[in-house]
Amino acid sequence: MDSTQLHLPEPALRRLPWYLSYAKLALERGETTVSSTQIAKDIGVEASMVAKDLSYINVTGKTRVGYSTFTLIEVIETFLGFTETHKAFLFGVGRLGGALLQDNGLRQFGLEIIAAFDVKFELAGTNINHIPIHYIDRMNELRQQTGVDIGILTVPINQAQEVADMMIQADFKAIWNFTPIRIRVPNNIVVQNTSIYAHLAVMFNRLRMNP
Ligand SMILES: NC(=O)c1ccc[n+]([C@@H]2O[C@H](COP(=O)([O-])OP(=O)(O)OC[C@H]3O[C@@H](n4cnc5c(N)ncnc54)[C@H](O)[C@@H]3O)[C@@H](O)[C@H]2O)c1
Repeated sequence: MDSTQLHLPEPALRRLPWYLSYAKLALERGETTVSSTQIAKDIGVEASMVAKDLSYINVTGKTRVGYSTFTLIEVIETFLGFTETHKAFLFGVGRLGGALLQDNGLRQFGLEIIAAFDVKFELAGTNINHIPIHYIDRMNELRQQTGVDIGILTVPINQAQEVADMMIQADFKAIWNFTPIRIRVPNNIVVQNTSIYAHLAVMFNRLRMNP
């Protein structure tokens, strides 16, 4: 990775998966090249923005031809880390945790959940989508065996910090936090908060502006 890649602004980073999805669809349609104008039109952003975003990751198109679809997919996937598989543990196999275990799409984005943990005895020894579920007290042992250092947090709100602390103790490097709690972690741990509800407020607001 060169120095320009390190400075990719976060909004551009968030747009890259859209470009990737577009390029994958284009490839399915048999299109071996795509232009920034086509991508921009499809996604609803300016073509100059697409070109600029892609220049950050050193993808340059040919005038009047565009980008090679293969190259575009390869470079974006590599840049986003989707070609590597990051293994993760999931904590809390309830409605949301269970749905995430069922989601095969995560693998395409480079995340493989290899085990899940819960405090319900009846779940231990079962599996969802071939992913084994263990009683929570087996976490440390399995963490040592597998070296997994990403945890997905889908426990109830009142358990969020406690389970996060357990991950911190076990030397996890990243927590994908689905709980609405702002968990407290040391600076060296990456936390990504994700909420489908956060986007609802944005949608309602845009609806108000756009009656
Ligand atoms: N980010 C989002 O968009 C989003 C959407 C829905 C729910 N949530 C949040 O996700 C969390 C889970 O929601 P849900 O509806 O799946 O709840 P749920 O009650 O169906 O599931 C929670 C599971 O966690 C388990 N659990 C409890 N304490 C635990 C512990 N210490 N260690 C391991 N497992 C433990 C429970 O036994 C249960 O199976 C909640 O915090 C909720 O607010 C977030």
